[in-house]
Amino acid sequence: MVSPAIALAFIPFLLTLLIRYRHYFLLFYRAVIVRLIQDCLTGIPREERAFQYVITHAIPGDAQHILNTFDQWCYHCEYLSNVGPQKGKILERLIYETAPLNVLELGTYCGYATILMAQVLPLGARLYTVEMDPGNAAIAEKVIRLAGFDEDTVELIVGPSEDIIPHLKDKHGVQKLDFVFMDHWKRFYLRDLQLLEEQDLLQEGTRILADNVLFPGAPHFLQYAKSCGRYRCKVHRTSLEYFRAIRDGMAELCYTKLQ
Ligand SMILES: C[S@@+](CC[C@H](N)C(=O)[O-])C[C@H]1O[C@@H](n2cnc3c(N)ncnc32)[C@H](O)[C@@H]1O
Ligand SMILES: [Mg+2]
Repeated sequence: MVSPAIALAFIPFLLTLLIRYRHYFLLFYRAVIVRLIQDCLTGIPREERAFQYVITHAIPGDAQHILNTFDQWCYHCEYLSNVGPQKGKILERLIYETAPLNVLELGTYCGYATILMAQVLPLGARLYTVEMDPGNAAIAEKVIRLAGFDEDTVELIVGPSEDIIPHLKDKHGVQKLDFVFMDHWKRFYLRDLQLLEEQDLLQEGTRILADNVLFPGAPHFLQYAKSCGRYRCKVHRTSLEYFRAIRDGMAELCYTKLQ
């Protein structure tokens, strides 16, 4: 039995913890607790709830309006791990500046970043987006088509990246990639970057933008990118999607054979 004196001594310690990490507790509450409660109450998965909101509030064919509607839901209802509006601007600007013709996204989720990229792609470009969760992929497919992008512009590939990347050339006709957006589980970033290298899918100047390299973080990926000599690497410091108080970053890599 813990004595009341010891229990009392812990209160300031717990309070300090709560105050210092309040943003992370809030994230946990919004992303996990609220989700569990709403899942039980509605019997509908969170991503489907978000889609139902989008389909009833967004203007079909207007990608920017669909993105704004997702953002509204994420700020006012529940949390989704979309790239979000702030980091979305970095992604959008890079796509705009590099005008890539062959783009790969790893981790489609609900299709938020997919339509964000698709709306600034140059004419004739093709975006391949890979999602391993069939439920998320079904929602993304509806979101992508709702935004007005056809299968010639955006191809959604369902399956784990480790199975898909080795067959991008033979099954999907991809020769080289100009731009890769990595936003799947962080522990796969390094493995999949090396898979892209092995499969000879990268070329001089290919840009790779990797999300969440500071939170939750991808330290091995960052270390490799900075030290292997094949990439020029910079980290855009920003904040976590829909949580300004939590620091995060996006790593921008530029592949070069010359270094
Ligand atoms: C953070 S979400 C992606 C968000 C999305 N890029 C956006 O900004 O709208 C991560 C997604 O990656 C998917 N995923 C995780 N590991 C994967 C893998 N190895 N292959 C394909 N998809 C994966 C998850 O199922 C999840 O839907
Ligand atoms: Mg992300």
